[in-house]
Amino acid sequence: MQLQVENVSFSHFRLSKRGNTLEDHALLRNISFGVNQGERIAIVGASGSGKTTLLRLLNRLAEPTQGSIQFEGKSFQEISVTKLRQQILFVAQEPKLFGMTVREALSYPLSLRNLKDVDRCVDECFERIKIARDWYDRTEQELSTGERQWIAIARGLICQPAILLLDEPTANLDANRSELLLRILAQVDCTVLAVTHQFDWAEQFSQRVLQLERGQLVADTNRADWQAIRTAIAQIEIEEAEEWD
Ligand SMILES: Nc1ncnc2c1ncn2[C@@H]1O[C@H](COP(=O)(O)OP(=O)(O)OP(=O)(O)O)[C@@H](O)[C@H]1O
Repeated sequence: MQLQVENVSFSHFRLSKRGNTLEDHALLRNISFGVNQGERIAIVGASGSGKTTLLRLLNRLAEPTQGSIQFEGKSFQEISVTKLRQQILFVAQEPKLFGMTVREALSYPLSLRNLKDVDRCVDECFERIKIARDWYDRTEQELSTGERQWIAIARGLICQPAILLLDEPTANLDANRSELLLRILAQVDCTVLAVTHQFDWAEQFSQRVLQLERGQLVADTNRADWQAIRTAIAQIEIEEAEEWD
């Protein structure tokens, strides 16, 4: 297994309703699954079910309160955070370019790795990911949310990690880019785990689906069971909407 998640739970403390004690609030409970190299996995579930929290644990942006995670047979604790994040790369839902231009944002991670041919790699990436020339010198403020998301995905891909974690990668993309992303992901060597609410996209992207419900992994299935998963999530969303009414 390339990645092994074993009995992982994550909780945080919050004030009780009375405000006089701290109580343990579980966001993920006893999650276990393994990932083989090259797999394409969709992570689905209703809002607040813990999908982003799970990706954050896989990138060590948070630490499990129980259980363990291993990458290529080594416990996360044995790998430096910097090295781990070069191998397992997280593309956030609301990416930041930290004041860099598009070209700088793509060049920077490559320069950190002392790559010699950074300019050529970036040009190839622009070509492959179809980034228009007039974007090169734009900063975050000069990009729309969808354009920013596209650059963040490009930055993830250019780094060629072993595992790419995508948090709702198509949330702000137009149909053409969502489609192009599918084609690009079908060609890359790395393992990809993508959180998504877009079932049609997920169905084309993934071979396997993990479904979270209120912090628990309730299904780990292949694509054949998609219809059951769609129906289950639709039902949860109806129940939650009724709770709000
Ligand atoms: N650091 C934190 N402190 C407190 N609560 C948190 C923290 N991170 C997440 N949560 C809560 O944990 C729950 C799960 O959040 P998470 O973002 O993982 O859900 P999600 O499934 O990705 O949701 P969505 O589909 O809406 O993005 C939510 O109720 C959220 O408010």
